[in-house]
Amino acid sequence: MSAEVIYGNELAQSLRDEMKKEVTELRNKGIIPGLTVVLIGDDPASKSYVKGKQKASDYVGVDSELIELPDTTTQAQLLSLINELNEKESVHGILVQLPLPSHIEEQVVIEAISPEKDVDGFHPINIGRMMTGKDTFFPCTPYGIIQMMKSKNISLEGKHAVIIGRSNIVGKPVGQLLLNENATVTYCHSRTKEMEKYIESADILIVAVGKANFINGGDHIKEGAIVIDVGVNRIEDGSLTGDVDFDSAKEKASYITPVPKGVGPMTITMLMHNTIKSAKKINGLA
Ligand SMILES: Nc1nc(=O)c2c([nH]1)NC[C@@H]1CN(c3ccc(C(=O)N[C@@H](CCC(=O)O)C(=O)O)cc3)C=[N+]21
Repeated sequence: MSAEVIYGNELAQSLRDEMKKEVTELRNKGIIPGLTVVLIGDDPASKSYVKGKQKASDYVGVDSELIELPDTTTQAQLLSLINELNEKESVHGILVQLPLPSHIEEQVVIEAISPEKDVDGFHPINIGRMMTGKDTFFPCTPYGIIQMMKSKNISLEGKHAVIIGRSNIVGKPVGQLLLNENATVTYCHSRTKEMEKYIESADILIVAVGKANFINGGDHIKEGAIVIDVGVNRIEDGSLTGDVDFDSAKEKASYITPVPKGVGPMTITMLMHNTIKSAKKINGLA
């Protein structure tokens, strides 16, 4: 088999076109969706992601403000900035780019953001809402992954979804969303024994490990599986590569996502979705 490639950039483009229309209508009603991105330090990867967010905001018509702070910023300074943004009426979404410098506690910062402006979907209130099957801000990468499969009319019900990686921002929440879609979910991680046994039984394989070529040779991928590559690994030559060796996995899978042009552009698109949703909600429209 040779898999059909799910291009996240193409789906992202068509969704952004729809959002652009919606934002035009909102603006005609005097509602201007506003996103503030806070970037601490000058990590080049973070800068590049943030640029992608600015570009998407400009395209769909979200007012986006970038606040860049030095890596000497204290936790107290960041918390006081978040408080201001929580109160600021023109701001519907607040995103603090992760990772943060080691002297700042990520979880404290995440919990300081108003759940009603938490467009990343990282606040425990929103995670709890997601876990109990409520509509809320879903974390952007997991939500984008679900949208990619839905765009191909892939049924998730009863499928065995195997997730490799258990981060709070990807692995754990994507499992939760898949469970909400009636998939059977298995989490694998660095302490899992005989991981290949789980991989072999996966109808949907989601790889969010952060290691280039973590899945190599396509050996244990089930024939016809759906392979979602969440890796964003910058390799020596400066190019971006996923966690999955694409060419070999493509021979086994029925659908596969590439890196770049896969999950990444969808992550940013779901951030736009959440920001627009927040603007509507705050203005009593949703
Ligand atoms: N609070 C917070 N929220 C995040 O959503 C968040 C974060 N922190 N920290 C870092 C990760 C990573 N992330 C990506 C977003 C887009 C691409 C993306 O668009 N990638 C393009 C290529 C970009 C390039 O070439 O540099 C692609 O895959 O085609 C990648 C990675 C969001 N993150």
